[in-house]
Amino acid sequence: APGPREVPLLGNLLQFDKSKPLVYLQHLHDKYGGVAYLRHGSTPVMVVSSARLAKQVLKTNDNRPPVLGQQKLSYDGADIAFSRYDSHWKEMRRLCAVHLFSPKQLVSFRPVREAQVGRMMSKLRSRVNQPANLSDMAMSLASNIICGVAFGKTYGDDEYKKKKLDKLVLEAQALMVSFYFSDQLKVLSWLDKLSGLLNRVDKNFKELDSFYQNLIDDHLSPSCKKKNSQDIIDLMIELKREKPDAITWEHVKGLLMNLFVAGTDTVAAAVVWTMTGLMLRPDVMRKTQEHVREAVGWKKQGAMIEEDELTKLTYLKAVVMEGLRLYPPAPLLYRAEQGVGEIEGWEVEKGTKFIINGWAVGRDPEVWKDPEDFVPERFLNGSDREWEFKMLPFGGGRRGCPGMGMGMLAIHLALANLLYCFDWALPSSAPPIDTDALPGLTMHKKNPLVLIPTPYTSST
Ligand code: HEM
Repeated sequence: APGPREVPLLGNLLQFDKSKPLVYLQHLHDKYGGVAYLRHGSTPVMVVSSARLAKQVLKTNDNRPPVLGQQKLSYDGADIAFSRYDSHWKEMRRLCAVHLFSPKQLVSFRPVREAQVGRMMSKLRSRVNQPANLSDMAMSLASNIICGVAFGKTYGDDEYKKKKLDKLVLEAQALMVSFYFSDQLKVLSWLDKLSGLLNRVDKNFKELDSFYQNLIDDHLSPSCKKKNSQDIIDLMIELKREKPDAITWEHVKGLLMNLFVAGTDTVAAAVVWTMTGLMLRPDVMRKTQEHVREAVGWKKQGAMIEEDELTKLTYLKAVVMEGLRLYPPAPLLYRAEQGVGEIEGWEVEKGTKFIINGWAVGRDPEVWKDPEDFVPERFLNGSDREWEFKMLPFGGGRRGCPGMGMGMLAIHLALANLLYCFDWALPSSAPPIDTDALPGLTMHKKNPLVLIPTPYTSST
């Protein structure tokens, strides 16, 4: 298949600029089209950037390629996200679909989401007309929601334990997408030791493991107060009692890791990118705010939009979809070859790793008219299913994101309230808003989004 020339032993490794993966992948897309072929050490890699081919790969390959950092931090794939495609993954995924991400559970976590969005809004109200760092606030919101849902506890933003947890999760994410010589060429594994990378993985793993273990111990302790609602650890403990052979503590801890790693900063990034998209298009911002304010009607000072009002906000839903199309929080998807023949007539070599560029898929000109423009109207007619595989913010196929419902509710509730209660402006001294991104498992806006909120009153 077409692709850049490789050097012996290392393949194309040296061409890959890890600090700007999307720029490099975009370059491959421009030069080679929907599919480009590379080699990372001895591993064949296929980079897929068109909607049509992405669908083909996602429908036929459900395995994840092994990455040393991911294996270690997921208790050797005892989780869902980094597990191989096997009977364990199928069982965990099924259990989660039935017990953790079911519509009933989603509703049961509503008070957590409303309380945390309420907290963010009070914070903003206490400091109106001053610059607010929305990137920090969205991160804190998302991480408090996951803490509430996963173990029924929220921390103050400045609490030592919370800061430590956030730091450990960020470090874990960086280690999960780090480059390991061991994954490419076994004989070079000593380089990972020498660079200190293996030590960092070990240290991060031990600290996170003891954090999860303490949470579990707290939940098991007889002094643990009976609460009215169950959090995810309660649910997992109950499941473990019912099926002691099928569920181990490593499974429980692996799942907790997934919630933090997959469910926290993706939600934060989606809120920040959508606000960024709206700030870049003041006309769409105005339309969205008018729509939300009209649909919800007047509320007394300090009252929030609640979750059952979200169904009225059809235009906001289209805005969120458009934000996710242009700025997918996790733009790159990974799959490993599963013995399925060919792509575009090119034979897929055994052991091939697929990198699917969701960012490019959401901009595929074969699917999207004026793909670079922020036009929510394109989502106003048509069902959600229609967009399946045409944009990939939640991945696709059997390995697609199981937390989509939970994530979408949090994003909609946060944005509805931010857009209803305040008008937003750039601080006068600030440079224009840009869309530069940071590399990583989740694509964050590089420069924090700092905006000034002015309270909306019905006369403005
Ligand atoms: C806006 C929010 C979110 C976005 C954009 C997002 C995106 C993604 C993406 C792109 C994947 C990879 C899918 C694939 O490879 O096809 C994924 C997987 C996953 N996500 Fe999410 N996610 C979000 C929220 C959440 C939440 C809130 C949770 C849990 C509470 C969650 C849990 C997971 C898990 C467990 C996986 C692994 C699935 C598997 O490998 O079988 N995600 N997510």
